[in-house]
Amino acid sequence: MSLVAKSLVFLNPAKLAPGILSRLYSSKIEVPQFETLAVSVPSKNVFHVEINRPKQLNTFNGAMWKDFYDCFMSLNNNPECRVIVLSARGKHFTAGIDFNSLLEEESKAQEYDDVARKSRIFQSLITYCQNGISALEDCVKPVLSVVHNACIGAGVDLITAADMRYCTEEAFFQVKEVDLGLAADVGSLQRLPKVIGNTSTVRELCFTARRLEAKEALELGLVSKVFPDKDTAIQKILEIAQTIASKSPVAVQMTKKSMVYSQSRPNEDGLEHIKLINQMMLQSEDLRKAAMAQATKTVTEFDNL
Ligand SMILES: CC/C=C\C=C\CC(=O)SCCNC(=O)CCNC(=O)[C@H](O)C(C)(C)COP(=O)(O)OP(=O)(O)OC[C@H]1O[C@@H](n2cnc3c(N)ncnc32)[C@H](O)[C@@H]1OP(=O)(O)O
Repeated sequence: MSLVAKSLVFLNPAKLAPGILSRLYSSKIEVPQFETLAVSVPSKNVFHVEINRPKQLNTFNGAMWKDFYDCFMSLNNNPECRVIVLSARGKHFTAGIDFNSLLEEESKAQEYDDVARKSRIFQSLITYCQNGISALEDCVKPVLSVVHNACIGAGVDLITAADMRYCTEEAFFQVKEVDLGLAADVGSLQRLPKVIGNTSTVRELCFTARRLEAKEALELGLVSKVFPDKDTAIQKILEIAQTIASKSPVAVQMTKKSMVYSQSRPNEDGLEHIKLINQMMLQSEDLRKAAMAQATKTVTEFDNL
C-alpha cells in the first residue's frame, strides 16, 4: 500500500465536511493535468474527468482529442484509479467538433493538389480523433458518463465508447454529422447500433440528425437513468462508482476486457478469450479474499491493480 493510501486509511470520511474528502484525495494523489480536461479524485480509487472548455461549449479542438487519449491511457496505467466518472463543466456537455478547428484541418489539405496527398492529411486527422475516443474503450477501468444539456456529434461518439451512460432531464443527443456534410467517423455509426440494439431508430437518428431527448434516450436504452439535475446525477453516479471501486479490481477490469472483446465477435471467440484470461486470474489472491469475505459475511479490501 502506498504512503498516501496508508495515511488516508486513518481518516473517517463520515466526520469530514462535504467536499473536503474530494479535495484531500485530489491533493494527496497524483492526478494528471490537461489543457481541456480537469481530473480530480473525489473518493478512494474513483477518478472524475470533466471536459473543461466551457467558454467554447466544450467543443473538440486538436488538444482535446489528444487529451482524451493521454488521459484515459494514463488512468489505464494508474493503479490508484479503479473507475472513472466522465462529465462536463459549463452549460453543455459538448457541442461536438469545434467548427474552427475543422476548417483549419481542411485548409491544411488544400496546400496539396493531389488527391492522395490531401487524403493522407485526413487519414492522419481521423486516426488521431478515433484514438481519442477509443481510449475510453481501451482503458480497462469502467467509464461512467454523465450528460447534461447538449451532447452533439463527437459527444455521441464519446459516450458510446463509455461503459455506462446517464443524463439529466434537459439533456439531448444529436448525431449531427450529416448536417455538416459528413458521415460520422469516430465511432457513433459502429457503437450506437450496438448500444441501442435497434438499427432502424439508429439510422433514423443518423440520417435526420434530429434531437433525441432524454426521455426517449432512456426508452431506447442509450442511457440507464435520467436525473432531475446535474448535481444529483453526479452525486448518484459517484456512489455507483464507489461501489465498483470497492470490488476486486481484477474482477472488474477483466469483466470490462471480456465484454469489450466480445461485443463484436462470435460467442465462441469471447468464451475462448475469457478462458485464457481466467486460467491466470483465478490464481489471483482476489478470488480467495472475495470468497472468504462472502462466506464469512465480512468486508475485504483488495490491492490496487
Ligand atoms: C474527423 C472528424 C471527427 C469528428 C467529427 C465530429 C462531427 C461533429 O461533432 S458534428 C456536430 C457539430 N456541432 C454542431 O453542429 C453544434 C452546433 N451548435 C448548436 O447546435 C448550438 O450552438 C448548441 C450546442 C445547441 C448550443 O446552443 P446555445 O446554448 O443556444 O448556444 P448558441 O448561441 O447556439 O452558441 C453559442 C456560441 O457557440 C458557437 N458554437 C456552437 N457550436 C459550435 C461549434 N461546434 N464549434 C464552434 N462554435 C460553436 C455558436 O456559433 C455561438 O457563437 P457566437 O459567436 O456567440 O454566435
